[in-house]
Amino acid sequence: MLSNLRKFVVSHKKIPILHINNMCCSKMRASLQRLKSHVPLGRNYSSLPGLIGNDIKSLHSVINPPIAKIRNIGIMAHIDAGKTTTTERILYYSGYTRSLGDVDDGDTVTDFMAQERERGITIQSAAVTFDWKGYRVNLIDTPGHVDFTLEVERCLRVLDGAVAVFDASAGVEAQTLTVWRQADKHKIPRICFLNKMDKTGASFKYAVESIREKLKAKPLLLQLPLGEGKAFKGVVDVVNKEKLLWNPNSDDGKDFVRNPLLEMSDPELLKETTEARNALIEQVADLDDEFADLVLGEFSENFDLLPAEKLQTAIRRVTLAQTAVPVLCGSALKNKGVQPLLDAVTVYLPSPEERNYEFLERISRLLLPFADQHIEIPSLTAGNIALTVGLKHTATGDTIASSKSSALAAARRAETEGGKKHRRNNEAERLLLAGVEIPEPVFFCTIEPPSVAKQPDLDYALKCLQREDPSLKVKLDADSGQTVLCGMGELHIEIIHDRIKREYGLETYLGPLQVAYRETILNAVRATDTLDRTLGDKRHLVTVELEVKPVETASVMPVIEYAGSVSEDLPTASQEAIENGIHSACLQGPLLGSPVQDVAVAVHSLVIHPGTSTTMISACVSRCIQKALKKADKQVLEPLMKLEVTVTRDYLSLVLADLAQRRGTIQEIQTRQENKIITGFVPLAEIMGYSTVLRTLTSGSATFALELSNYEAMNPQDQTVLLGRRSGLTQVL
Ligand SMILES: Nc1nc2c(ncn2[C@@H]2O[C@H](COP(=O)(O)OP(=O)(O)OP(=O)(O)O)[C@@H](O)[C@H]2O)c(=O)[nH]1
Repeated sequence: MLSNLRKFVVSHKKIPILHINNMCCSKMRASLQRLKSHVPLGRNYSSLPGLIGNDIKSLHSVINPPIAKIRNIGIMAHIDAGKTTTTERILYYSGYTRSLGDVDDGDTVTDFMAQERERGITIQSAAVTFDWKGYRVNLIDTPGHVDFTLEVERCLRVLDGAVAVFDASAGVEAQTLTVWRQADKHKIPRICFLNKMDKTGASFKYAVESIREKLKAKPLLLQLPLGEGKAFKGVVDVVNKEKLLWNPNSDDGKDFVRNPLLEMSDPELLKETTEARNALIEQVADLDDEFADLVLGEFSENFDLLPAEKLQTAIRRVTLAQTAVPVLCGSALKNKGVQPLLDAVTVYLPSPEERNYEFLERISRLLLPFADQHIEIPSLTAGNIALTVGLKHTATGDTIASSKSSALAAARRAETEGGKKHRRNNEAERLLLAGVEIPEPVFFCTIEPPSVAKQPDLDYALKCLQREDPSLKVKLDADSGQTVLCGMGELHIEIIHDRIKREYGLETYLGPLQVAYRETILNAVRATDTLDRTLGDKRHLVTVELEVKPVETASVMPVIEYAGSVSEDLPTASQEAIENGIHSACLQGPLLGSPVQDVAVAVHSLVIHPGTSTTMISACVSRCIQKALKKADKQVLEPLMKLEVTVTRDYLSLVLADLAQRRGTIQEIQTRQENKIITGFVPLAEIMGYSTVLRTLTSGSATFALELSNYEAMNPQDQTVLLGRRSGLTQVL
């Protein structure tokens, strides 16, 4: 039943309400094994926030903070920008941990999966809860690698705010754009944190400019850096005109001083900060009428008299309205700038009641997450994030409602409101949690259990993994009977393989990784077919005439048209049967057995003998389409990847030469500090194993990001080579 409730949420204002979502089950599987132990092993943790022993009274206050004091936030960024390091500092300064974890040492709290610690990257989102200056912060660290985009999206859709972390020497990078767009889609207010200010080449100005230009966002500079690169020693708080300096002898960054900027001691810096503050005030006044009235009325003569709190309140309003983003800076690794970032989270990001989601749910067992540790809790108020266990039929992307009737009521309400088109966006859609957009997998490979007897165990493991991660698709190859894994990238499939071994104890074998191609046709073709079969004493007879033609939709869903004579009096069941036949025929094209895209099907005539089953109608239509597709001029479409390579000048020509050999086309080469940024397009088939190649070519100094751009027609020579190779491979399979 629950899986049917995908789109429904229920709102109820009076009853204490609980916000539960499947997102919270991230890492659930792995964590369940550790559920018994609440005492973290290995790391030195403080007690859980506000918790004195296991006293249930203190627990109650821990789990029921006033809703206005709750912040549900995510940390998002391009790979390696420093999300996990920043999270570690946050946990340390909030008192959640007693020692600083290090990504490079593999002992961070949120990267607790074995693969994450080994590779130093985040794969799954992890939730942690801590307190900061009277606020309860539920924080989720999300992955930066493009293979795990879905993981980011499933978190974003239930978060109230986010911190976007940037590498200050690189500014906006490829994956930053993707996560930024996702946050736009889910209307998440954001704060930007320009991390790595200590790194050689770090540039506050450059990073801010890239936010303005590439993200088309309006940055509000709430801080200025004191020094850059090796000289970075602190920040200036523009709103309060204060200087924050970290004690160079403190090895954990806890020790810092906040002093007002004075004419006597810092004339230049004071002048610069006053100019920045005035610019900030003007910028906010431009975006917020209420603030503009205040500034123009009382403070137009002297902005210095404007109290910091008034400016903060207005900054908060524009942040929540998403008309601008506050920008802060620091160095998580060097322990500078993280405490003010936490202050900004509490001051500028919204509480759950300032967002439009309202939920009601009652569940038998609730757990509060602390990365891979949990404590069981009796209840939860609105706006919190919790885990629940034992849901057998839910998958990532579902919204859980309290009962079928309440979900149906919400659905009815949504439908009614949906009918009134002009109100649709602001009323009905507000009730629904946006669904997770599941990207199309671009790679596939076969997977085999160690023995036939273990196939059910493998099926079970894959079923569980798929519920957690819908971007993983599992198919059965009808010809070979083998199980086929389809995923987002090489790393994605590798991690799934590894998890099956570690979490389900199954040593499986992967076939060679293959690219998911598509097919299309180049000309319109007509075909007719008749199916005449007698089963028992019943005759099934269908004759169909149809035309398959190319259209530009960039979709594997065929456009379906009916001639007037066909659509007249066509029973719904027959229409469904025709459409099932069309869809199933388009799943396997005649060239490679890949999905067919960019086609329209026009049904010109259809004669159905009375008593013919719908299955026979589908079979006849499907066969007729396959006949037409075979007759048409055909074309293989291959996934074309958008590629961004960051490389030092010395290796630029080597990388370009290598890309030319990979059928790559270069779009532009930009200069960013000491680096060159190459952007272009490369067919996915040519870029397998590129991380190893690039590492070898550039002695490990270059980085790259890949993202599916579109499916493109292969040129005739490449297509012939591929078809030749595939026919050989098909026999092997
Ligand atoms: N110089 C410098 N290096 C940093 C800073 N913060 C993080 N790093 C380093 O950058 C690398 C990546 O840091 P992470 O914290 O794992 O980055 P991430 O964004 O969580 O990475 P993914 O989760 O894999 O996307 C590590 O080697 C860190 O030590 C910083 O402020 N300055």
